[in-house]
Amino acid sequence: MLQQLQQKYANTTGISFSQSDSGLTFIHVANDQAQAKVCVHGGHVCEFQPIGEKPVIWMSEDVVYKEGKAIRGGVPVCWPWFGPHSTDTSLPQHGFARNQHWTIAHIENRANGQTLVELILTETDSSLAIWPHAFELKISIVVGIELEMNLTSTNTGDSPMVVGGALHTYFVVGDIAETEITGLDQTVFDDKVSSEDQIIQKGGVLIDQEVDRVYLDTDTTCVIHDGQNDRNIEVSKSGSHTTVVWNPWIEKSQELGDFNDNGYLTMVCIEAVNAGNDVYELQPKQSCSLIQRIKIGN
Ligand SMILES: O=P(O)(O)OC[C@H]1O[C@H](O)[C@H](O)[C@@H](O)[C@@H]1O
Repeated sequence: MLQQLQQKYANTTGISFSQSDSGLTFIHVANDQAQAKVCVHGGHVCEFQPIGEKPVIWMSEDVVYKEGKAIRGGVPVCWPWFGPHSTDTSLPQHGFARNQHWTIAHIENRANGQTLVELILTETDSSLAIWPHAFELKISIVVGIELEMNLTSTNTGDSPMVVGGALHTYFVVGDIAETEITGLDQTVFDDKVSSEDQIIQKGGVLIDQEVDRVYLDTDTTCVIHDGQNDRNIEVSKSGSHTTVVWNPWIEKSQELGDFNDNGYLTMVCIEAVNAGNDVYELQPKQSCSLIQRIKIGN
């Protein structure tokens, strides 16, 4: 498998491949603007680092790369639903796409110096058993000064299907105590920690306890002000009117087996989400796109 990929892309500059001990395949991208690492399992961006910058994407020190298991860190693709399934909680949290093998559809160096990596997932016997729809899910990952991830869902079946999900990005920060997230002032959110709904955000988001908030009716750009690293990370999106901010804090970090105990001190998730009423009903042959863009700001 690895050898075949290496041969196929031998002439594509800056592309190489590796495998985890458990056999998952990684695509490594290195161009003049940035470097990135993508895991084929889950269609999952694991690393993104513009040249001259520190890493932007957080990955758990206790990550487990294993077939059928979601990767803790990076950018999990939650699909076709976000969080628990709305009617059947025995179904996997955040859908099934992050637990499946995807295929490499296309890798290309663009004239402007960016690299495009496209991965595809289609229905399988196991997906049909829990979600009875034929589909094509494509993630187009553009690696440049900015990282763009475009998740396109297409209904390839003959009945309507409802699509939700998320680009559930884990960001690195120097010290959570010196971090503020702006862009959500005056936005209404549901608080999944206290179970209180319809709270209005006042000012920036500071994290000094477990935070799991679903911000509603918002498509604004969020900025992570990382005081320790003296940098801002800009997170913009389209195709989503729901933004989730998550940090598991002390106890939950300890509970999650693949999350290093002190990991909560150096990460925050800003997630471009389709959930609740903010989902798509796709008719046969229809598509929708969820896009998140990430760059180091001023
Ligand atoms: O542990 P996972 O299934 O990857 O979910 C991690 C987190 O994802 C989102 O941020 C949800 O809002 C949280 O409630 C959940 O804990």
